[in-house]
Amino acid sequence: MIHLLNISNLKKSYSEKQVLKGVNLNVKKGEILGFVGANGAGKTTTLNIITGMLDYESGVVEINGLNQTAGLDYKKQYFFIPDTVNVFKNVSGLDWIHFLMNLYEIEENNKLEEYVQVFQMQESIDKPIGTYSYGMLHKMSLIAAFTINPPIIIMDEPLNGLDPNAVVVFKDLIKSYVDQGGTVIFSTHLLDIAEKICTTVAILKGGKIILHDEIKNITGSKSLESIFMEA
Ligand SMILES: Nc1ncnc2c1ncn2[C@@H]1O[C@H](COP(=O)(O)OP(=O)(O)OP(=O)(O)O)[C@@H](O)[C@H]1O
Repeated sequence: MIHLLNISNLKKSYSEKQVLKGVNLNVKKGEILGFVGANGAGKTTTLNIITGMLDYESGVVEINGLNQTAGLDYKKQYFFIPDTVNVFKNVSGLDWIHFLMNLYEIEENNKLEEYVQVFQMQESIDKPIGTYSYGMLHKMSLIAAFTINPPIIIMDEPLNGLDPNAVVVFKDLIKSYVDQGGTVIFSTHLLDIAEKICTTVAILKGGKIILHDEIKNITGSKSLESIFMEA
């Protein structure tokens, strides 16, 4: 079976320290994967490698059968929301989203306006990005991600900074995005929320994926938090 995201034997070191020691992770179309692990386990490192922000020593990283040598064709397979959204401060959120839509060759569509409203960004989306709070930057990125509607949305700690209303919107939009053929991978420490949103979970420990399965198979009568603590 062809997986949407295929990571095989991925290795990465910073100076002398090997952080990823042969990560294997295959994500199927339609998964909402919660990527979890202790502080410093290497989640951000893995996501930054998948999204071409960071080099790696060896291994295979493919989305839809393409690797990073495919350039823009690879880039168009995903939308990445990093933990810290660092973008040009002197344009409005709306201009930034339009810029991204152009890059992904997405026609203007009424989804953009709909998502601006559900994330309650009507008042701010025309304001310069430099005036946004941390949570507003994440909301802007989520609006862009769902409007662009790529094969996979990859997010590093997307729940950080979101207010309770935005978390509910996030959950609903992820479900409908996946119902329409999308796939999601996101890292989080908020296991109670992950348990409610995700269909699968992968635990990174000791530089490897030690568990990747459907939430319902691994939790049973236990919470994801207790499974994580046992791992
Ligand atoms: N640029 C860097 N140079 C050296 N070491 C780094 C660098 N970036 C990360 N590391 C180290 O690599 C390890 C993995 O870091 P990473 O940020 O990927 O972990 P994480 O699982 O995302 O952690 P957290 O949950 O705390 O965000 C850590 O030990 C970290 O100190």
